[in-house]
Amino acid sequence: MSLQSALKALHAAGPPENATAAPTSITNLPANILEAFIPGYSVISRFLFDLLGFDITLAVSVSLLLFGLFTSVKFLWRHAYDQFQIYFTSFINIESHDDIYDHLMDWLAAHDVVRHSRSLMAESSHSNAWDLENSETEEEVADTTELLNFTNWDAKTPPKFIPYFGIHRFWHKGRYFTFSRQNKQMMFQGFGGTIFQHDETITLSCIGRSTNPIKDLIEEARGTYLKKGKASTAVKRPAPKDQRTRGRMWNKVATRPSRPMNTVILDHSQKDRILLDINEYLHPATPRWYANRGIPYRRGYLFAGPPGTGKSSLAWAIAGIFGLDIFCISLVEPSLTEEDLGLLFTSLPRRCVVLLEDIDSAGLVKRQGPDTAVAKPEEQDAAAKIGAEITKALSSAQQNNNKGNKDNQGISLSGLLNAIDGVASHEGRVLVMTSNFPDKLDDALIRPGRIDMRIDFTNATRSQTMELFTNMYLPDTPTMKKVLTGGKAKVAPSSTILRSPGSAQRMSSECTPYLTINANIALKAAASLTPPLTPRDNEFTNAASTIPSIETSDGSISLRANGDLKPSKSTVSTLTAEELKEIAKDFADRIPEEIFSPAEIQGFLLTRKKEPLRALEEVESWKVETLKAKEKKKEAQVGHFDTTPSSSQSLAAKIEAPEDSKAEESESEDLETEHQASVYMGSGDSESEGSEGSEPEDSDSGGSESDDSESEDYELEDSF
Ligand SMILES: Nc1ncnc2c1ncn2[C@@H]1O[C@H](COP(=O)(O)OP(=O)(O)OP(=O)(O)O)[C@@H](O)[C@H]1O
Repeated sequence: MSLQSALKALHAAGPPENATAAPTSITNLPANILEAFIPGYSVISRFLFDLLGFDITLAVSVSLLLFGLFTSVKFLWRHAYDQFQIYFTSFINIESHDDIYDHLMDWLAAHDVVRHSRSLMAESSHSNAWDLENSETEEEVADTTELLNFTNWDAKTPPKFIPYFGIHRFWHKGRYFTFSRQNKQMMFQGFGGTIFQHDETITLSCIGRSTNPIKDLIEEARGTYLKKGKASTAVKRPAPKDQRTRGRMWNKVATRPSRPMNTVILDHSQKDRILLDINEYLHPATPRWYANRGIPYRRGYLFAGPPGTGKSSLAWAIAGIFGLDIFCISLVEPSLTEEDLGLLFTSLPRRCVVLLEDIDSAGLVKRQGPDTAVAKPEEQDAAAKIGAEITKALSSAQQNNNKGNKDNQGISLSGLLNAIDGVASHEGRVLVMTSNFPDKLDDALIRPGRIDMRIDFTNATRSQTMELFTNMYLPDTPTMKKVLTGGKAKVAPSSTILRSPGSAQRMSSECTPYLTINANIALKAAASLTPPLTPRDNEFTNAASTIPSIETSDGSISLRANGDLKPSKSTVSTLTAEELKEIAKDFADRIPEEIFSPAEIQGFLLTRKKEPLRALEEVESWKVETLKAKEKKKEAQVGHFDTTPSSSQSLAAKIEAPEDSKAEESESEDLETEHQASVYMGSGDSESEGSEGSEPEDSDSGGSESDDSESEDYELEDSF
C-alpha cells in the first residue's frame, strides 16, 4: 500500500469529532483519556487533522498501549529479576585496591568475556624491558652496530582489552556468571577545596545459592596470574597518602624477573647461611614452633656494608628465590607518619620481604634525641664521621621540614620499633634492613629479635672480581634467558636456591628434616639444569661444554655457545672457558682488593660487555683514574666536614711497598699509578696464599645471566 492510499484510508476514518465517540476498539482510546496522558491532545489532533487530513488517535492510542505494556513488563521483569538475584544467586564483591582485582581483570582480558562483550576498554600495553626479549625481537636487533628504533616494536604491541564499566555476562565451565564493574565517585573536602576521587568495585555473581563457583573462578584467575609471574618478583611501595586513608595501603609499582641467587656475588657460605635460615623460618611448621614457645614469629636481617656491594641485590634475590613479593618502604617519604607505618606493617601479606633501605640515613629521631647521632669519640674513620654528619644533617633537615607540616612528624626511632615489633606488626614477614654505616644504628634497632642475622658486605675481593668478570662474559643461553625474563623456564625458582647438585647435597645433609625435603626437591631441580646453571663444583668444565669453538679475527672477543646463540656482528671471536678463566684471573690481579665496589667494577665491565680483552687492557687506566677521583672526593669531603688530616689517609694508608711483578710491569706509569698498584699488591700478596692458582671458590658459572640484561637490571635497581 502506497503512502497516498494510506493517508486516504486515514482520511476516510473521519474528523476528530468522531474520535470523541465511544471507541470502536481497545486500540482507539477515548479522546479524554488521551487528553489525560497528553495535555492539549484535542487541540493538537485537530491541528494535525486540518494539516494532514486524517485523525491520529488510532496511532497515538496504539503507541501509548505499547509503551504501557513495555513499561509494566519491564517493571515486572526487574522485580522478578531482583527477587531471583536475592534468593537464587550468590555474589562476591572485590575492591579495586585488592590484588584479586588485578587477577580477575587479567583473567577476563584473556577470556571469552572480552571476545563477546560489546562494551570494552582498551589499554595500551606497555611491555617492560624484559618483555621485548623474545626470539622475534632478538633477531631483529641481532646487529647491535645499528642504532635501534623502538617505534615499530611499540606499534606491534597490541592493546589490552578489558571489560568496561557496566554488566557483562559469560559462561564458564557450564555456569552462568555476571560480572559488574562500577565506578564510585567520592567527594572530600580538602584544604584546597573539594577533591573528587574515583574508586572501583567489581561484583562477580553466579546462579545458585553457593559462592563456591565464584571462589573457584577467583582461585583460577589468581592461579593463572601467579603462574604468569612465577619467575618474577612484584615490587610494592606504600600507596599515596589519599589512597592510604581509604584503606589501600600498598601499590604494586613493578614486576621484575626474579634475580637468580648466583648473580649476587657473595661468600657462598654466607649465602647458604641466610637461605637456610629464611627457608626454615618460612616453613609452614615454624609458626607453631614459635607460638608454642611464646616467641614472636618474626625474623630480621641487617645487610651492612659500603654502597654498591650487593645489599639490595641480595634482598631481591631472596624475594625471587622464595617467590615472595618485596615491599619497599622509604622512611624519608614526606607523607609517611608513624601511624601509617604501623598500618603498612599490619597490612603486609602473610609471607613477604620487607625492605628498609639505607636505614642509617633515614633521619630517624633517636630515643635519646637527635644529637645522639653525632659521631662517638672512638670513630676515627673519616667515612664514619662523614656518615654521622650526613645523618645529622638529614635529621635536622627533616625536623625543619616537619615544622611546616603538621601532618608529618617524621618517623622516630620508637615509631619504627613499634611498627617492627609492636602488637600491630604482622608476623611472618622477612624484614631486611640495609645500612652503609651499621655502627651508627641504635642498639635498640639491631638487638636480637629485631635483627637476627647480620650479613657484612665488603668491596670486591679478588675472587668476587673474578666472578663478576666471568659472569659478565659467559655466554647467555636460552635457558638462562628464560630464568631472567620470567619466560617458560620450569626450574627457575627452585634451581636458584641451590646452585648445583653438590651444594644441594650439602644443604640437604645440614638441614633439619623438613628442610631436607626441600633440599631434595632442589637437588632434582639442580640436576635438571642445563650446564651453564650448574656452576660452583665444576664451573668452568660446565662452561667449557657450552663453548665449542674459538674464532679469532680482529682482536675483539665474544663468546658463542653450541650454536644456541649467534655472535653479534660487532664481536667476532670466541673464547674457551679456560681462556676466559685466565683473563678473569689477570683482570682480578689488576684490581686492588676491597677498594672498588662490585657496582663500580660492574659499571666498568658493562661498557665493555662483549669485549673481555678490551676490559683487561683498559682496567689499569680505569683503576688509576677511579682511584684519583675517589681520593679527590674524599679530600673534598674531609675538608668540608673539617675532620682531622688523618681522615684522608684511607687509600694512601693502605699502600704498601711495591714488590709484585705486576707493579714492576707498570713502571712506565706515573708515580701515582705505581703507588696505587702497590695497594693491590699489598693486599693481593696476603690474599694470594689462599686464592692464587685456585679458581674462585664457589663461583657460579650460572651467573652468566648477567650480560645485556644486567645493565637494565642495574638501572632499574637504581630507580628503585
Ligand atoms: N655482590 C654483588 N654481586 C653482584 N652484583 C653486585 C654486587 N654488588 C653490587 N652489584 C651490582 O651493583 C649494583 C648495585 O648493587 P646494590 O644496589 O645491590 O648495592 P647496595 O649495596 O644495595 O648499594 P646501596 O648501599 O648504595 O644501596 C647492582 O646492579 C648489582 O647488580
